Amino acid sequence: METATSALTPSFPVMIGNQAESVMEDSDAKETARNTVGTPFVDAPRMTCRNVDVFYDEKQAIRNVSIDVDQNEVLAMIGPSGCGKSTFLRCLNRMNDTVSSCRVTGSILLDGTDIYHPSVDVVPLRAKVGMVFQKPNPFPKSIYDNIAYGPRIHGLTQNRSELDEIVETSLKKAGLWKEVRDRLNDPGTSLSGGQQQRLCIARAIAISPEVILMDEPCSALDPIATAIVEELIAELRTQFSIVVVTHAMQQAARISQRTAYFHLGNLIEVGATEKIFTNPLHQLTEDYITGRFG
Ligand SMILES: Nc1ncnc2c1ncn2[C@@H]1O[C@H](COP(=O)(O)OP(=O)(O)OP(=O)(O)O)[C@@H](O)[C@H]1O
Repeated sequence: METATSALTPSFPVMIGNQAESVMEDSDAKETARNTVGTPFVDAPRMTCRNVDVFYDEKQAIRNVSIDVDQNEVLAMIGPSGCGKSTFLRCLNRMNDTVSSCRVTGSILLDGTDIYHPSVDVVPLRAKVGMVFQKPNPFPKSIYDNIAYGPRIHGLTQNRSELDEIVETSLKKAGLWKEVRDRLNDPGTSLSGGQQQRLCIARAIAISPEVILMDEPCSALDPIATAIVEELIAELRTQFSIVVVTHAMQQAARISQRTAYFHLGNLIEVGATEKIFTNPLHQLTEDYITGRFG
């Protein structure tokens, strides 16, 4: 599929880290990922992760994980604390580059492009694969400028009216426009926690992402704000792929189409969310969702 990601790098996949060989055939990757049960792979993936290992110095946090991110899906990642969910999520837009002890090997492609290729500029990559964090983190700027900042630095607009349009459209998509249209010059930090999180989602949307990563996006919100953000995530799926880490299994059940269960750095099972929560294949998944541990 021809997308703006072709601007990231030449469109040939290569292995990352110390693995010098060219990318392995998909069938080989599936074979080596045989320990994951269920349906980690899809027909027309937006992101393709194969044999991903992550180390913090000598300590291995992710072990040979292979999984696809589908188009227009919410993929939930669940598992006990410390199992590596956030570490894996952060590989998907190279946020782990900011951790000096962190080393990633394997292959991660966005629309067929290796995001770890040395020629990839992480700034446009992180626009294509946006991120929303646990705690809302608006810039210390006005509501308008929180949204306008990304389009300005990425040169997405020619003039003020185009910028105004992106700000309005992004806030509408994030379900925030009606609440803020009369106070666009107020600081982003003057909004409630739930509104701030929707502002951060609008900020990610404004730079035309393809995938949005969310790391426990509702854990700092009250139940009403959580419900609004969950509804928003469900709507956003029609335009984006969303990968969400959550501790709340009921949230995963409410908002996702597929769920991935991690345990001690291993990807144990991936499947349709309903199946994972009603009839999982793996004993470890069952033990977790029935509350036997975790
Ligand atoms: N910056 C870091 N330096 C060293 N080790 C780290 C770092 N970040 C995470 N780890 C370790 O990697 C492992 C996976 O951590 P990670 O935060 O990815 O798990 P998680 O499943 O997201 O946990 P939680 O649900 O508690 O947020 C843990 O053992 C953790 O201690």
